[in-house]
Amino acid sequence: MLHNFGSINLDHIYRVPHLVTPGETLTSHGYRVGLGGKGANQSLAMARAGGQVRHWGRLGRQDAWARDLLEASGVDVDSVELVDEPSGHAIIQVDDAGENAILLFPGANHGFNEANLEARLAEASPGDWLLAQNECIALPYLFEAARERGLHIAFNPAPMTADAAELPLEACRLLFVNRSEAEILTGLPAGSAASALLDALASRLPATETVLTLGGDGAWYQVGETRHFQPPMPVTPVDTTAAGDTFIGYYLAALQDGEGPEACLARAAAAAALGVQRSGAAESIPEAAEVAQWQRQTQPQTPNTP
Ligand SMILES: OC[C@H]1O[C@H](O)[C@H](O)[C@@H]1O
Repeated sequence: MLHNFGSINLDHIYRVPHLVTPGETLTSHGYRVGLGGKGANQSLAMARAGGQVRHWGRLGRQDAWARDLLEASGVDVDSVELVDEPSGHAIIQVDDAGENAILLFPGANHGFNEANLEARLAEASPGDWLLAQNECIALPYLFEAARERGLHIAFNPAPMTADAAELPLEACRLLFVNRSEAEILTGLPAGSAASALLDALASRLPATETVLTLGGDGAWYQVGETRHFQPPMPVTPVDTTAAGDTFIGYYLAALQDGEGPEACLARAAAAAALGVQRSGAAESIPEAAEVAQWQRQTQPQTPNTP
């Protein structure tokens, strides 16, 4: 069982001709509300991939439909608390090129404290995996408590903040970062080569398995001196929202299946490539059978070196 300490958001998604600029008033040409939150998306992706995942989350009582949706997808929601606070939500603009900009209101996601985390931690056994992102609070406490209990920590420092960069990341067994997160963690300038980012990450976190996702430039796995490259899949994105979450959920489910890093990367990349061809966050996450079929149909490009 993997325990995912993660946000649950209601995503308000606006289709726009371009991302709104400061001082501009822009009319959207599409709007809908769906389930989102990096935590919920990652749990849902893991469950759709066939993984065993228990979500630790907090949600406004009036939005129980979001918990029901997670449960219907196979997520264990016994530790999703319905509370008398507003749910977290996100205002998401998606432009005609599939790029997005996201504004978050944390709401109930920021209601965690040491007492309710202790109750959740009591459900975990030594050797279990604990996944976290950076949309909930109390992460320093969680890292310390998880380490003391012998849990394996997987962390996705998204959205990246100065506080997340200061966490004791060496406590992580597995770290998922995208380009901008890696640049902040390493202090390297924007646009740095993948090889430079990987070198700097290895030097800061020599024992941590690190997965660096680069969107259209593929993804890398590394631990110590070992590296594997996953080539990009040639797709035209409609909406990249939750692509990273889909990747992480599928990667962890493959890991839970006993797969090695190359197979985990391949499955995760195929799922994310399918997801970006659909609109929405949770609703864009594909089912395992679709991913398996896509993997069979798709020939990856030739691997190269960073
Ligand atoms: O990663 C995508 C997610 O980021 C924000 O948390 C939104 O809720 C959205 O679902």
